[in-house]
Amino acid sequence: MVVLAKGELEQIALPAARPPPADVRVIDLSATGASRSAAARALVAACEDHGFFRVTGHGVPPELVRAAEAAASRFFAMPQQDKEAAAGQPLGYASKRIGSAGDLGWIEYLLLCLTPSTFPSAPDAATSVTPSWPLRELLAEYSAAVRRVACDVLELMAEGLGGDVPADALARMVARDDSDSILRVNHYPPRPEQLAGAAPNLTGFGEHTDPQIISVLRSNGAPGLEISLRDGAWASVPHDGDGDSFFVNVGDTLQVLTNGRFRSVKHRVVVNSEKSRVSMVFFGGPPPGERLAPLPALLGDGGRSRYREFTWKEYKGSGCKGRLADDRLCRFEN
Ligand SMILES: O=C(O)CCC(=O)C(=O)O
Ligand SMILES: [Fe+2]
Repeated sequence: MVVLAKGELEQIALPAARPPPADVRVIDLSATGASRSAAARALVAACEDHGFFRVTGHGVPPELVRAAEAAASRFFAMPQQDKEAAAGQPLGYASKRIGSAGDLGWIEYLLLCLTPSTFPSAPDAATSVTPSWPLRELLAEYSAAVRRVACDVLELMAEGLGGDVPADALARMVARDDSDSILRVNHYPPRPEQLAGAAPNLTGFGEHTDPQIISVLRSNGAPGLEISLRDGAWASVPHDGDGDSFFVNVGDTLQVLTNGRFRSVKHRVVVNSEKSRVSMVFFGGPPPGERLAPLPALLGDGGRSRYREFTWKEYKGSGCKGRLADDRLCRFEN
């Protein structure tokens, strides 16, 4: 449940315009031979162009996805006090507040850290507060499957980038045991009927880019996700035809690793539906101590790096106090 205090509705109300649909490229991860090379090229083009695409042929069993989604929906349907029992900062349940700098949205969500050191193997070893164990186990299984998708995408990307980029240059950062990976499960309740006149569109999740390398998103098909195109116009993400694909975002770190060639896509969620939206987003980040800088093979003839080297820990720390819409990367530009 999302309860707004006095004055908060004004902060999340948006103008009524509905943007046109985005032209989202579809990449088949199961392609082989010449089709795989074509998929790798299309993948690179999608990352340069929108920083956003859809993947099919990913091999994640639809039953696992549906079970995770159903369990997440059951969690959000629980009484508020039971959900609050899983509250925790920065991980756990929260509603309406995103980050610590005052961003509000018509949203409640669960954040789970997937790194083994903070994701213990038995409930009594739980260091945090996050939800009851069967849900956590199911989401961990789901995340493991989606992490493999993230790595497959990053391998295909390295292929598409060409000869001098080592095959594992990108995927290895997300595949490592100590990679800083997070699962975020978002629930956007339907817009209340009584707000239809005063606030037909509400900010669900305000505009932002994802800081990690790659985000792999699955939703229950309720509308609301929008991406910002190169010219700054918003476009809505159409439903994924078969209902079984994942959407993928380029994150800030991948923009850095490719020296700005790939685009960390600005996106947001707008709520104006009678249907509630549930999305599960896997964020594949590097290990905390990983030194991040453009891959040498991508520096081009001039050899000039657009970014100074930094660690993931440093980047994460620098962003966590800011507003959602802040440009976090500009502080690391050369
Ligand atoms: O719910 C969505 O579709 C997108 C959420 C999102 O952008 C995020 O969790 O970072
Ligand atoms: Fe996001």
